[in-house]
Amino acid sequence: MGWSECNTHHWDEWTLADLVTAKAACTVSLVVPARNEAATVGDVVSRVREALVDTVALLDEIVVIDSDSTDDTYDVATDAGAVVHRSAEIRPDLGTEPGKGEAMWKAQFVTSGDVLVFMDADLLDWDTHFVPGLLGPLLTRPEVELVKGFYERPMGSGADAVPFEGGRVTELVARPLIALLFPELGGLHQPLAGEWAVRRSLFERLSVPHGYAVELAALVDTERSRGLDAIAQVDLGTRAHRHQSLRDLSGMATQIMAAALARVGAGPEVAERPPAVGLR
Ligand SMILES: O=c1ccn([C@@H]2O[C@H](COP(=O)(O)OP(=O)(O)O[C@H]3O[C@H](CO)[C@@H](O)[C@H](O)[C@H]3O)[C@@H](O)[C@H]2O)c(=O)[nH]1
Ligand SMILES: O=C(O)[C@H](O)COP(=O)(O)O
Repeated sequence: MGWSECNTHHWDEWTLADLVTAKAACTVSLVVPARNEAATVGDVVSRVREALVDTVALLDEIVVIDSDSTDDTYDVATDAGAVVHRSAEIRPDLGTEPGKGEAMWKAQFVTSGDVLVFMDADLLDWDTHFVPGLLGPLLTRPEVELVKGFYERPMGSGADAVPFEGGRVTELVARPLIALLFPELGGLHQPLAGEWAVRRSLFERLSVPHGYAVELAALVDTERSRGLDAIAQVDLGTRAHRHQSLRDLSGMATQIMAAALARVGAGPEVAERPPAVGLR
């Protein structure tokens, strides 16, 4: 059997009770990077807290990393029950950079979980099963070190949603780059998914681009250092988020292309955070 058959799961393969038992002494941190997400971060935090901290003890902490927000993200996330840190204030001795990857990298210094689950703060159509779904392979298969979510991605949400039209950077940039430069990763359905989970012992050994290339870089570097079978993917159903403008996505695409080219020894030098393992 190929990688896909062995490493593609569906979120309902495990019950919450199965996962709480499998978790045993392992600790899990949910990390939500958020930049100006006051409209949605409260819903993300409060629903996950009610389902997976208060009702069932699957998560040990919910940590929002406020990534230079200029709105009420910090207060909304705090009121919803998260521990909130401003990215720029974490380890000031290490300086600060703008970007999502920076927020995720800094999270390593303010969380304690053996496993980190990342989830975007701008989710509109989603459910709390995303978290146990991502944990399933990590808690039940010791050889798995990184789990990507995948889903059907509509363009828009609710009644206006157009099925299967979301993921413009995924389809026009990430997937072509993977096909050309990293074909071994071609079985991953959503390589840019912001919903993914990773063992700390792996994440702390990865270089992390400051911005939006964090996901693609993590996949490429994990495959190279641990092998493809350290990666699994889980079908989480459907997910809708706040769409960025095409012009803003151009910046994301540039960052992803630069990190991909750097990994094959081409293109300009890309500034990245070094592995955190030596810095803790
Ligand atoms: O400087 C930033 C920018 C974004 N975010 C947060 O990161 C998450 C995702 O950002 P978003 O701008 O919504 O990205 P998407 O358009 O959703 O991009 C997709 O593709 C990106 C590239 O792989 C991934 O990083 C995203 O998680 C994935 O959802 C959200 O919670 C943001 O608030 C930060 O914390 N800091
Ligand atoms: O993941 C992506 O490709 C980008 O976040 C863009 O997604 P969208 O086209 O659904 O806005």
